[in-house]
Amino acid sequence: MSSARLYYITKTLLSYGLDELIPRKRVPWFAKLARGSLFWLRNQHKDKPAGMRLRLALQELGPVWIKFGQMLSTRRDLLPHDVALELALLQDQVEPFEGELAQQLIEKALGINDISELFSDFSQTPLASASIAQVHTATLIDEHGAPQDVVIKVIRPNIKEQIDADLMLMQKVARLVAKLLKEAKRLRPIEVVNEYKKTLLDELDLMREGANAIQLRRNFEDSDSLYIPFVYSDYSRNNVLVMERIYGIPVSDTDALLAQNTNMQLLAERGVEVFFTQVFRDSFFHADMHPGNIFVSRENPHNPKYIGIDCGIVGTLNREDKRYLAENFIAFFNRDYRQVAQLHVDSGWVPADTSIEEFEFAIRTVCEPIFNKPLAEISFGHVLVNLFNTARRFNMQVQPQLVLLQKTLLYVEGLGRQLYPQLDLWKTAKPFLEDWVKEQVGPLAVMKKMYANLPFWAEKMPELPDLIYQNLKRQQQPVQLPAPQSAKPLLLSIFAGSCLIVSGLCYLQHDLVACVITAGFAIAGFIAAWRSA
Ligand SMILES: Nc1ncnc2c1ncn2[C@@H]1O[C@H](COP(=O)(O)OP(=O)(O)OP(=O)(O)O)[C@@H](O)[C@H]1O
Repeated sequence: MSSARLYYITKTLLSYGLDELIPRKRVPWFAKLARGSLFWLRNQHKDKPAGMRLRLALQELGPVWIKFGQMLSTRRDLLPHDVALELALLQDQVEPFEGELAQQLIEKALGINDISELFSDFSQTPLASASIAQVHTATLIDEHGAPQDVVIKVIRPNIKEQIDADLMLMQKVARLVAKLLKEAKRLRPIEVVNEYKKTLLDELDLMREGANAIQLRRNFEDSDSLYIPFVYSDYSRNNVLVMERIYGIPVSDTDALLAQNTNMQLLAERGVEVFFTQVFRDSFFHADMHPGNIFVSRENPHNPKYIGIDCGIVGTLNREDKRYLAENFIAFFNRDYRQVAQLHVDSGWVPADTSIEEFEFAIRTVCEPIFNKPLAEISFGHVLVNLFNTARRFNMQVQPQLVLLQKTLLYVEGLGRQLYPQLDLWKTAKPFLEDWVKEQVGPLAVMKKMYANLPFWAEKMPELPDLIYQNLKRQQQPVQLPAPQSAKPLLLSIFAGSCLIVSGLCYLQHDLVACVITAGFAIAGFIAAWRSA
């Protein structure tokens, strides 16, 4: 990092008095000495509250810090409410870079001499310009010779070096804060900055964004609720992404939506539906759902469809995470806090020696005020924020993917209520949660697991006759023969295993009756084998 940049960042942080946020008695002598030696850099904004000073400093430091502040503003679990509100005001207003330079970057990335070799009507004036990338419009002649309206997203030149340098300093600041601040254990500055670093570096790779968009598009191929623009992968590189241009209405433009008689209730409910489908069906969710990335199709306002862009940040969940969410939500909305506490202990999410009574009491204390409202007005996102905060106090490591989900949920709820203030989130979401839990524990779940194991059994099947033959043969040889009764469990297990395979095959053939009967034989066989072992 250049020393000039280091000096500039230090100067900005000090002139907004951010060092004063660390209690003086916790600052070691060498840090006090270093601060004293920079005596000409004084807090020039003493009259302003801490949150505002933080926002102004980040604004001045540029895109990497602004984006960091924007991310922090969604972490209501970490920041006081007033600071979070201040940070939400951060705008990344950055100057667009030269259109001609964008054109050169595209030509170089795609290995062409002139942009007109692939695109006609390339517009050097950007359609949009953000901190990391800039978007231009063009027309692409596709492989069938048809003209297609596209947008080309180009990463800003030299941004990587600037980001690397700023991130390095940010990590240093985080380490310092972790050492000096009493609240460091709760705020986890090092983890927060590392998470941010990962998100930011992911955003720099447009191939990754393209791949995410392709996956999401596939997941919602036949959906009435969500459309993801087509990505032209042949023309996409790490710093250039070419995709279908869409002409939807920005979701924040409520007037335009109302003007075309959009069914606002359905639109709001579909937002929740799309989110829960992504989470529970696909385990793959768009995690940058700010209003600038969501549009509504102009077609069929009575059957409104979202259009999602900017798939740079996605979240994925494993089965365990989904179980955590579904079971906790259901227990919460039944106001069964003991069950919530018990779930955390039984699943090993909190240490086994956690006192259920104490944990239950802590959850009740933070959640009862939330449930004091009608069910329709309750925020899932806030329930999660409170649950995570309580669980952390009881030594649970909340996984980053769950935090990402909680943030996205807050956005989705905010969006839904902005579109249709009476939106009943719980009514819309409950079927998703209950169906998922049922699927995990019911007979269907057993069938599914058997189905998943079928390839293994199919592979082992040809070996079965050999195994039976060898085993029987061994029994005929008195010297090697184990105790006579020991063959019974094996034979019974072979029988039960075969029934299980046949049952699986019946399931595949949709012959449920035969499937259940053979599954019954399999279970009986296993029980008999176990009892005679
Ligand atoms: N497929 C598209 N069709 C039409 N306009 C688009 C398309 N993709 C992007 N845009 C326009 O470009 C803007 C910026 O795009 P995008 O959000 O992908 O960039 P970004 O650099 O990630 O921005 P941000 O940091 O604000 O999320 C969008 O808000 C939208 O107005």
